Amino acid sequence: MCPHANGDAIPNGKHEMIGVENTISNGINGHSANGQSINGRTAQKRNPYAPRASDFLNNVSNFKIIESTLREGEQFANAFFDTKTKIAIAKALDAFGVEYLELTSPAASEQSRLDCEAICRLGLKAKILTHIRCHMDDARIAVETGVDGVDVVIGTSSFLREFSHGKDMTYITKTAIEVIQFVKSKGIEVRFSTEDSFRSDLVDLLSIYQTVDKIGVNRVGIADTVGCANPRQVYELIRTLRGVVGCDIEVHLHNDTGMAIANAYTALEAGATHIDTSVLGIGERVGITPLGGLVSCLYAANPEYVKSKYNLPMLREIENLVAEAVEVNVPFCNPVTGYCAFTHKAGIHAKAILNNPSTYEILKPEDFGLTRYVSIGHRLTGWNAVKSRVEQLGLELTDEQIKDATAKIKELADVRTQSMDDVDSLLRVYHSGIQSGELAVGQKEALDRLLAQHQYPKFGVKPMKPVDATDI
Ligand SMILES: CC(=O)SCCNC(=O)CCNC(=O)[C@H](O)C(C)(C)COP(=O)(O)OP(=O)(O)OC[C@H]1O[C@@H](n2cnc3c(N)ncnc32)[C@H](O)[C@@H]1OP(=O)(O)O
Ligand SMILES: O=C(O)CCC(=O)C(=O)O
Ligand SMILES: [Zn+2]
Repeated sequence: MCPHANGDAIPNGKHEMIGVENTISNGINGHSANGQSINGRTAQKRNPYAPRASDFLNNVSNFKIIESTLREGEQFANAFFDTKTKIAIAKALDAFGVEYLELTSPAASEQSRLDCEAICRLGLKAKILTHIRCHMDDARIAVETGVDGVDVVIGTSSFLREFSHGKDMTYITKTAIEVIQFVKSKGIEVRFSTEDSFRSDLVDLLSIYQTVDKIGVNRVGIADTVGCANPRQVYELIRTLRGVVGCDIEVHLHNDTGMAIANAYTALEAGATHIDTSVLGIGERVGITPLGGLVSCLYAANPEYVKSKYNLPMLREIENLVAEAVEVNVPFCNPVTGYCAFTHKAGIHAKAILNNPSTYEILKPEDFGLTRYVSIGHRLTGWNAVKSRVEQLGLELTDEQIKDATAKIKELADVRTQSMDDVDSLLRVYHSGIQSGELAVGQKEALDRLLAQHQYPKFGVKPMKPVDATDI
């Protein structure tokens, strides 16, 4: 759903409330869904997707990103980042504009500690965090690295209490207090998070968050460690937590069932303030909320806000940097940077896109430093798309002639996809045939003869990339 579908402006995270209660008009308030009067009450036009009273919690246009490629991302099966690569990634993410960088625990290895110190010395605009177990040994090492803050985590689900660290809630709470007070005493930020929050007891969760909030933790974190949560569950938990603590709320969402972006969006709607991401979503198993996907989703909600915070044209370069470092390809269906993210193919789409790109695009490629393409050389093409290519080539053909040439493109494309060079060559042959009088509309044999003379088609390779496309 696009909150701006009705053109409403949403000022910095806080929706203007319309009327007293913007319920979906299903008759509850005496109005039918289309706003007609029922029960003798005055008719009122209602948009069922309009902001509601509860939207005062909404932080969709007021959030910070904690970029964890250099922590969660290092937990991706293929990841090995040497110091140079870590620094390149840190600098690129900083230039993109993320507010925080989260780094691997300095307790993990000697090189991890040295790398953490090196990144702290870069003097980046982004705040540098490191991520540790809820243990004084780790905390003592972390505070010596020069970080701006420490993210502390411990599992609270029965699975992790029994099979990971073996500690009960009393011990966890006592240690959390000790670690938080210690980090705070060093004058840096501290966040406390429960691992596997969605399989933890709600009373345990709220009680420990309330305790750490009272002692002045900067943020609490909710983690969907196993990727089991759905948006409704995320909304309910974050909204409940919002009513219990005064500090900021971070969410860390794994993508095992493909919910990570939707869950992050919903978390912001419920009042979360910080979202964890990694480039391309890399992390344990299938990873977490991807930076690019999250930014696309939030851009769709409020383009101006997202453009003002982040250097969107850098996204492709950052994804390529990380993809190369961990030896994966950027997925073809990746938001924004997937190779066909801005390629339009079917004739109906192509016509509308050529008239107004907003017809089939919610993201503007130019805002991400990219270009849109209209693919022409296939059997789903239409004469409007072909006409735009004819005009780009500077050929003069009537609409009737273009429709005739389009029929030939479709006939050939029924056998195999035509490259842009194929299409251009056909259009040029068609045009010169018309000019010389050797061809008229509907003369299929004459056209075939002319094409054969020009050895058409010249290119036989089916394109894997949108090379059969036209830049518009
Ligand atoms: C869900 C997440 O992604 S959390 C972040 C995961 N990150 C990492 O694991 C960082 C990389 N990890 C490492 O380098 C190592 O695991 C270290 C240095 C942290 C610990 O190594 P080791 O001491 O050899 O222990 P090992 O990894 O085998 O087991 C984890 C230990 O931490 C304890 N532990 C696990 N989670 C926590 C926690 N959140 N808080 C405190 N202790 C914890 C376990 O009980 C276990 O303790 P044990 O030594 O008494 O058995
Ligand atoms: O520290 C956190 O909030 C999250 C830790 C983590 O990576 C997870 O639980 O998946
Ligand atoms: Zn994680």
